[in-house]
Amino acid sequence: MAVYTRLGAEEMAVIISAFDVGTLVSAKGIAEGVSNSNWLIETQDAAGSARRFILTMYESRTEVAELPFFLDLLDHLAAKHCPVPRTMHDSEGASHRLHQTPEGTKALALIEFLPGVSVSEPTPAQARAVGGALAQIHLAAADFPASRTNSLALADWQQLLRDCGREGLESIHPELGHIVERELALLAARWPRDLPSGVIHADLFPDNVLMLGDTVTGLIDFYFACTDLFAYDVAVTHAAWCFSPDGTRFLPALSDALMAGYSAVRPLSPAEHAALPLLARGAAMRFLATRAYDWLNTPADALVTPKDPMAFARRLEFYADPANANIFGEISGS
Ligand SMILES: Nc1ncnc2c1ncn2[C@@H]1O[C@H](COP(=O)(O)OP(=O)(O)OP(=O)(O)O)[C@@H](O)[C@H]1O
Ligand SMILES: N[C@@H](CCO)C(=O)O
Repeated sequence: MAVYTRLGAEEMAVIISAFDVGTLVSAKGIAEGVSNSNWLIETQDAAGSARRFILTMYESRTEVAELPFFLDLLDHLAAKHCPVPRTMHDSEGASHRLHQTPEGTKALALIEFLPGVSVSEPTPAQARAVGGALAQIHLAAADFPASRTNSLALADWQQLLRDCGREGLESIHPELGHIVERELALLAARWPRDLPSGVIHADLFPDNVLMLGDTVTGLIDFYFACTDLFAYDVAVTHAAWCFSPDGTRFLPALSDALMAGYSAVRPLSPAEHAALPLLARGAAMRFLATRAYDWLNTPADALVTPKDPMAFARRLEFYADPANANIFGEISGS
């Protein structure tokens, strides 16, 4: 369920008329997604051609002041032929608009619709393509002028997990308090600071990638994008793609393919490569932290079901096991 705000047909037509995209033909609420309200919009332009867009209304989790970073980034990457949707600007040139709703003023944006589906059982060829697309955005954003601090970095995981409390973590799993304490101490002591950095996606899970066959047609949901280590983004994507969803099975063929796809476009330096095992522990901790917090703080009658934190605790234990130190393969850059 992801339509939190009701918009009537007349109201929707007025919203769409602010953009130079033709007249509204249909607006269908999209079930996927948890943070914002999304609709698939169809219009007809002056020449009679059908056009499709995604209308996003930003709910409480997205800061309006940060929208220019996210939306300008989409335009920058799209202009460099990355598979990301462009933002449709309104007739005054703005990338987002404010709209009055019964719950207060909310921001909205109209984004290009891209074809494709999110795969649930990726193949190595698909993982390879995703690795390549990730490297492509890392390179293409090099001259993007804006930057954004990562709002979910190590200090934020520490705070979220402190808020969960040891008892809270142990109510999820008896071992979790111990695992978190051990790993947070290690990550704080060893987190690298001097690796290449730039704009990263930071949440490139399969549900944020649209594909047709083995081709990436869309990277979406850039609302965690920020300025951080490129290799950390590789580690996030690795944690998201290279395990069974519950984290019980590592999928080596996907791992090899993802790494090969990335390295073919942007070879990792030896220092980045050497840091991957630790960065992967950090990536697993990032999603463990947000999931554990949501698990303990989502009301039972909420519209969304919290995601399982243990799926990332299992990945964390996998990455922390010295027997798995070589899963990132040979150094392929210099
Ligand atoms: N540009 C696009 N082209 C086609 N479909 C899209 C596009 N953007 C979003 N979608 C569809 O809308 C769904 C929800 O989008 P998205 O994942 O951005 O939602 P969200 O609620 O903002 O994010 P999240 O669930 O990660 O918090 C996606 O799963 C996808 O099906
Ligand atoms: N992709 C995240 C949710 C958004 O940060 C997760 O699976 O926990």
